[in-house]
Amino acid sequence: MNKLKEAIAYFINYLKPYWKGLLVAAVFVLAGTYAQIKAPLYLGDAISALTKYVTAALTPGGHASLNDFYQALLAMVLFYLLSEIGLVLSGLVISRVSSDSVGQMRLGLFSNLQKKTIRYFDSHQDGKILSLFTSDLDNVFNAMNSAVFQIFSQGVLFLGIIWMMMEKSLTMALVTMALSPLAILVALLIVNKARKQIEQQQQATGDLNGYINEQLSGQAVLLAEGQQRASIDAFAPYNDKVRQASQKGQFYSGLLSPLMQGFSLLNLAIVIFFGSWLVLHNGMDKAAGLSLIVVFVTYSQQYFQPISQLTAIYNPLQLAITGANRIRDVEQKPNEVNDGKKVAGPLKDGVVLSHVDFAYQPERPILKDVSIDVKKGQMVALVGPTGSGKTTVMNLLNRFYDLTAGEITYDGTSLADFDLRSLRSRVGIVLQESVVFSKSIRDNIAYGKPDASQEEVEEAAKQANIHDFIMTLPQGYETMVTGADNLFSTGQKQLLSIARTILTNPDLLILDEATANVDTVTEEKIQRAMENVMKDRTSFVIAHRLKTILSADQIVVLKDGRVIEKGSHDQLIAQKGFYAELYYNQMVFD
Ligand SMILES: Nc1ncnc2c1ncn2[C@@H]1O[C@H](COP(=O)(O)OP(=O)(O)OP(=O)(O)O)[C@@H](O)[C@H]1O
Repeated sequence: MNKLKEAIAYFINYLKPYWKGLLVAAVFVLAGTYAQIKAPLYLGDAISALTKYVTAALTPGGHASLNDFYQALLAMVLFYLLSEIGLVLSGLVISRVSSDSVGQMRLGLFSNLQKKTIRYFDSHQDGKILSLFTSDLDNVFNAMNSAVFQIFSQGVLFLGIIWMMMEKSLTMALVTMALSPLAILVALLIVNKARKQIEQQQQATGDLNGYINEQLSGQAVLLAEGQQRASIDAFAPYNDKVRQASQKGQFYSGLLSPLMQGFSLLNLAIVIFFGSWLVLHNGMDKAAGLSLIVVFVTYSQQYFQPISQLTAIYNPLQLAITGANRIRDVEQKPNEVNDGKKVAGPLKDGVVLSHVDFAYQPERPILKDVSIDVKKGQMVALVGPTGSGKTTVMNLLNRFYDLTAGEITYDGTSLADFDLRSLRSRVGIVLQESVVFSKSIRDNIAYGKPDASQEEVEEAAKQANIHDFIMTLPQGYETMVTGADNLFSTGQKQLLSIARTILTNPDLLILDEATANVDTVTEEKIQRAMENVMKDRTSFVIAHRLKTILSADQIVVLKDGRVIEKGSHDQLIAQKGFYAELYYNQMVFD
């Protein structure tokens, strides 16, 4: 119930700005429905007029005229026309309101995601986040566009028909409605069955997507190991589950309409039977009796339409509520806290980590009592076995996460006291897995400084040793980088990323050396690019190369989240400890 309330609150929030459109739609719906339930009365009048005409025509000396008949028939056609116009117009307004408000929801969701902490992205897979924008928002749109409209129009129609029938004849109204409790019960049972199948289908589709995703991302290994046949064989059960669930779902959903049709026909017979009985036994005037039967025949058919429509929208509505709750859940997850007010200026003294403890999950401490003191202009090389916490130290320097204990200071001020934007503008990061965006090479380099001049961009590219490569491309800096073509190798992506960092001129540099897939020529280029970017800067480098480590002012050796050794290369070799062992075994440099 809480989920329903939250979903409603979410919808209301986004529909509020469109209240005028909704009001117009409501007026059209009311007018259209009024015309729709009024029209059968004119049909009744027409039948009555026709009966009177026939009786008069058969009576010798009777005065017969078809005027009343024509008038009633014309009124009926006009009212049906009005009802169609009202419903079409309201449908148009509603679809405009829903696409506009879903557009706002999409924007709101994207803006919300931009405010989330890194922790949020750690614990939510990309595919799941993406499905918020695709299937969840689609479900919300479908519900707003059709379900909300249906609830309103069919609800009004349902109540309107009941009201009209009661006005016309209470007994006949009760006869017409007699079957409805049974029809509603059957419809709800079927809808419930279909819902369970839809849920199973969604679950099975999620598993299938997960399998496809894994197989495609591991395509190279799959081909290398000759596992195509096995991969196709393992696909079959996932596919089967989706097929079975969707077949059953379709079976139940498909039952609803013919069953309601059946109820409606049965009702028709009941109405005609009781109508005739009532007319014959009450000694009703022939014309009035015939008119009554025709009116109720029409109402009895109209009456089942909202029942089947309203039950059929139950499932899309459920999907939309689930979708809205998932989207709302993003809003409720914590945003990055930016309560620091200080503006970070150019680095004067240095950066100090003192007694830092940190855990991604409370029960699993990662960094324990880490202390590192870096003076302005120094280079620290972080070395250590895989999983020892090197990247984690880098993450904390940029305040991607808050510490569990201890403090990191920038010129003596705790990182938590700085305004995040101002702090991050002083810090430059080059990741091992460099990111390129679907933009031109120029815009990729100028990502952190969009107003940079072409000369500045080229100068940064030159320092990063990537300018010559860019110039070999026919469109040079204007070449578009798209995810699909592998324009850059891993090493070249890192050079591009170094150029991007050079351009922002950071005070503190965080660098994760690329190790994978780098040929010796590119490695040499990266080495020189790193030297250029580190010159006169304070830097933390996760170092894998001998050259970087040897030229470091300080080497910090991490093991299991603790600093176990600290000092210059010579000092650490002299200590004959872990580093010396690593060094002699050449493990650091592979
Ligand atoms: N986002 C995260 N959420 C939870 N645990 C994490 C996260 N990132 C890293 N860890 C865990 O923290 C530990 C240290 O990881 P970290 O990436 O800092 O090591 P590393 O020394 O950089 O390793 P490598 O040399 O392999 O890159 C690992 O056990 C890892 O599983």
